[in-house]
Amino acid sequence: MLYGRLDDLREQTSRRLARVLLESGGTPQARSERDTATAMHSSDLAQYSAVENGLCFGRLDFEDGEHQHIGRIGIFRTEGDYEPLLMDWRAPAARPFYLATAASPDGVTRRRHIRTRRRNVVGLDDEVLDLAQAVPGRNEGLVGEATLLAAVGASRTGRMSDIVATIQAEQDKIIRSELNGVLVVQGGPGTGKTAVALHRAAYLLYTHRRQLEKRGVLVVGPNSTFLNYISQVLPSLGETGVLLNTVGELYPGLKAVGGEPVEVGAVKGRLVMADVLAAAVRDRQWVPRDGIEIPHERETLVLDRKTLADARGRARRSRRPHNAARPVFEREIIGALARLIAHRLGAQFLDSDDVADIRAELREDERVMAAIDKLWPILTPEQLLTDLYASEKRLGAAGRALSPRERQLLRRDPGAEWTPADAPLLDEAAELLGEDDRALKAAAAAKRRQDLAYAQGVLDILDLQDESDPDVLMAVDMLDADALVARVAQGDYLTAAERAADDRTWTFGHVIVDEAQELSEMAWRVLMRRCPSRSMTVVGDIAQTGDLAGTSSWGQVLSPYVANRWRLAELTVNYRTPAEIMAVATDVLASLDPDAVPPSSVRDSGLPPWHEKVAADGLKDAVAVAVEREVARLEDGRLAVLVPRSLAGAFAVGGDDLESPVVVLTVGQAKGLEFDSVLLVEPESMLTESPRGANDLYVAMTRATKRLGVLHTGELPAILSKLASFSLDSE
Ligand SMILES: Nc1ncnc2c1ncn2[C@@H]1O[C@H](COP(=O)(O)OP(=O)(O)OP(=O)(O)O)[C@@H](O)[C@H]1O
Repeated sequence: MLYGRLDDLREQTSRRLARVLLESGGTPQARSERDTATAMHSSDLAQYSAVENGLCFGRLDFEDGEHQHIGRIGIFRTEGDYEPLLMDWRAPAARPFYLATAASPDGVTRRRHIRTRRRNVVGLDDEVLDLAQAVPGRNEGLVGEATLLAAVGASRTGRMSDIVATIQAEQDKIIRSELNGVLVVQGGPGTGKTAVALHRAAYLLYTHRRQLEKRGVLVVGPNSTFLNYISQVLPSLGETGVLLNTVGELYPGLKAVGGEPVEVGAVKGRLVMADVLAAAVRDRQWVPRDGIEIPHERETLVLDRKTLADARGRARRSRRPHNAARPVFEREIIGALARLIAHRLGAQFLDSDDVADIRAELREDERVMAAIDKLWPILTPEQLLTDLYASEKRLGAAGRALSPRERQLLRRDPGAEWTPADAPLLDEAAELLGEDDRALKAAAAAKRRQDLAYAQGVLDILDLQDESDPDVLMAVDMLDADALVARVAQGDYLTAAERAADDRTWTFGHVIVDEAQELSEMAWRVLMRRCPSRSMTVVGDIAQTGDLAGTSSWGQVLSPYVANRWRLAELTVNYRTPAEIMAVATDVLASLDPDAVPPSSVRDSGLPPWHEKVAADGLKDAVAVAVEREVARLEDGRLAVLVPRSLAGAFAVGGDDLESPVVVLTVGQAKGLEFDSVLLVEPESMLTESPRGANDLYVAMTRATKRLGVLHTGELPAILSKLASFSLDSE
């Protein structure tokens, strides 16, 4: 019945869309209304297709004999009372599906999980919420245990799936936490932080649609492989208007594909770089010690140091960004030069028109403008940063807050690719410089003049058609050309996410940051600029920080922006890593922080993780053999070989096609991902190649949903001593 209703809705919407698309012509207002209708119907259609799988996944039976089905979207009866046939999982009335327990049933007598494949019901799991029948055990407190265990034990596909049917109570509270303020979700590996963050995006859009639709929601992830991995989740929840980006992509058009030593990234990520860049900009506002000689016509005009310094002072005091302050500087210099010329010609004989002519001539003189360009150049962020990195002198002048070694680390010749750590610096530079948007502004002004003329034309025609009955209110009585242009502009039917993607200065209604522990202080500055309302969800695990510029304290990164006004929620259950693997990973965690409490695994796999020592010159062959063996056992699952960075070349790391059965990745690339089986190569190198090596090893070990094997040529690191020795008949 529900699928029948879904088909009806789809058909009606397609028909409406076709009708709108067939219409043409009309007033600008009619066109704008059509655009809006097209966007709305298209988005509804996309939503109906997205929710096809698992449309309805639950049912609640209440004490009073009523029942309610729960699903991905709300579907209502079309006649009579418009009662919901299917309750959207985000609606308050659906909450007991996630929260009701035998101890606190909230009027629910039975919760049913319905499993479907295509349009067929393939399984039901019922929970009777009756204390007398409850069986206490390890997983006390889990909701819909059978369905949950089936979901977490299923083979992985290389794409993250939604958890809407099995959200657990501690997760539900976070998903539905209030919109405002900064919410930090701290949780160990596999506790569902990413899943919760994405479901929260869907929940917030549903609950605060009007508020959020205009400014949009941004989800920030660590790299494009990860974003690709999670990209299906929101569409499967019927939400297509969320922008998924890395911090680098928030700087439109930037391809940050370069690599660099981790220490360089660490320097670039420090907050002090904001001061360095500000100093680098000031350094480009040049006052030569001996003044400057500027050739003009047949003479040479000399501006002394004081005149230049005064002009610079005026421009700086305008408090505009560098490029926007340039006209002030230019006016001052042209004024000073004009005074020199006027003085020589005899100022008393000149009137204001003569002086204006002199100024105009000076402005048209290329040599004069070239001199001004040298003193106060218009700069792009790219140019500022390239010039800074390229010159020890510039680094010396701007980087007083850095040590000589740090300055040396930043040195780089022009032409190198931008790296991810450059992105926040380019963004900071763009703020300091201000956009050189003169061409854009001129084009926008021209377009507005055109639009106004067109709108006035439309209104004139409407006015002509007026049968001059003074009692009849006409369009022209209510609307002038300005208002009409504004209306048409509103009809622009790009979603907020689409508009935001191309706009560096866009500010979002809510920002969700995943793997937030990896962000540098400079990256936080970018995100805070994009979210002045500070309505944010920050999810991460400080025990997993691998980036040297990343954080080990939430308070430290957040305090410059919100002091201590942020709230913390914790997730404690690991849905990914089986208990056998977690037992070994816990020793690694303890080496990082003896007081850290690992998340408790929701299940055992019965498969002890193993290690195998192999000959130093036989590592590649041994890995190949192990891969073959694992693939044979995996059936349709996925395997990842995780190698230290130093072996990335030898093992041809790369290929971000997570849907292929075997991928080879470094730990950094595997962050946030998961695989049925993981082969971890040379843990000792992982531990030693970075000051955060133990964090990396912890991340690597917790990527597996079923099987973990470790291959090493040297001694096994002591913290892995709980691993069993590999033997062919150990399973
Ligand atoms: N309530 C749930 N029902 C079913 N599966 C769940 C649930 N919560 C989490 N999972 C599954 O557990 C796995 C881990 O989730 P997720 O990747 O969100 O964890 P994480 O905390 O972000 O991990 P990490 O810190 O290691 O990146 C995923 O496969 C996710 O689908």
